[in-house]
Amino acid sequence: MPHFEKMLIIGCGNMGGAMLAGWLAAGESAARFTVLDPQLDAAPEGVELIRDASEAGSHDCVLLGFKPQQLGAIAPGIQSLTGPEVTVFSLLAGLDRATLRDAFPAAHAHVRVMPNLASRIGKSPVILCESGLTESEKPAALDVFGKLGTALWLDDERKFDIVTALAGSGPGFVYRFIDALASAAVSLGVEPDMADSLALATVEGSAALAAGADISPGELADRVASPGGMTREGLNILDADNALKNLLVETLRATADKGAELGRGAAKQP
Ligand SMILES: NC(=O)C1=CN([C@@H]2O[C@H](COP(=O)(O)OP(=O)(O)OC[C@H]3O[C@@H](n4cnc5c(N)ncnc54)[C@H](O)[C@@H]3O)[C@@H](O)[C@H]2O)C=CC1
Ligand SMILES: O=C(O)[C@@H]1CCC=N1
Repeated sequence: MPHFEKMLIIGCGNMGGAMLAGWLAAGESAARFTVLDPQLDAAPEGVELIRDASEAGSHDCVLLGFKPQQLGAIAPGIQSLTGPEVTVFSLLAGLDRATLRDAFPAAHAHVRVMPNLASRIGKSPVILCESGLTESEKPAALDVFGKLGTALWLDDERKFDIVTALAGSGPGFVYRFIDALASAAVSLGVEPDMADSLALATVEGSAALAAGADISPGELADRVASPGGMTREGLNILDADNALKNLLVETLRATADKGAELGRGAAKQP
C-alpha cells in the first residue's frame, strides 16, 4: 500500500506554504494536499482549503505547521485528525518526539521534520527524526521530503536543536551576512544598489561553486586568496582569534537554546 498519499497541512504560513509550493513545483498533484488554516487567504490552485477540523476528509498524514507555542491550544481540537492510521509530521521547532506522542497519543507515528524556506525551490536540507514508522514507511518519508531538496535521518534527537539552528534557521543568518556584506561596501563608498546586487550575486555564485566542487569551502577560500594578494588580508580579519567562527558558535548556541526553551514550555502545557 502506498504511504503518505494524502496530507493534511495544519497551519500553512511561511514554512508550510514554502513546502506546499515546493511539492507542487516538483510535480506532486494538488489533490494530495488539503490545508487546514483559519487565517490563510487562499491555497494554491487545486489544493482544498478548510477552516475547521470538522471539515476534514480522509488523510494518512498531517503536517503540523503552526507555531510551537500553539500546541497546547490547538492539539485538543485536532485529536480526531490524528488517529491510528495517521502519521504526524511536525515542523514545530524545539518540540521533541515525546512531546508529540503526549499531544497525539493515538497517532500511528510521530516524525520531527526540519526544512528551511528553500523548500520552495527544491533546495532545502530536510532533517527527519522518527518514532513509530515501519521499515517500508521510512524510505517513503524520505522520498516525500526529499522532493524539497535533500532529506536525511538524524537518529540522535539530542542534536535536533543544533541542526535546526544550522539548517532551519541558517537562511536567516546567511541573509544577514549578505546584507552586512552589502552594507559594509556601502559604508566604504559603493552605491547601495550596486552593493546589494554584487553581494547577492557573489554569495549565489560562491555557494553554487562550492556545492559542485570536489574541495571543501575552506580550501576554496584559500584558492581565492592569491599568494601575496588582497583576499588574504580580509581573511586575516575574519580568522583572527577565530572571530567569525566564535561569533557563529554563539549564534548557533543561542538559537539551539531557544529550541530547548520552546520544548520545555510545550512540555508544561496541559
Ligand atoms: N519560517 C521558517 O523558516 C521555519 C519555520 N519552521 C516551523 O514552522 C512552523 C510555522 O512557522 P512559520 O511558517 O514561520 O509561521 P507562520 O506564522 O508564517 O505560519 C503559521 C500558520 O499557522 C496558522 N494557524 C494559526 N492558528 C492556527 C490553527 N488554530 N489551526 C491551523 N493553523 C493555524 C496561521 O494562520 C499561519 O498560516 C513553526 O512551528 C516553526 O517552528 C520550521 C523551519 C523553518
Ligand atoms: O525561528 C524559528 O523558530 C523557526 C525554526 C527554524 C527556523 N525558523
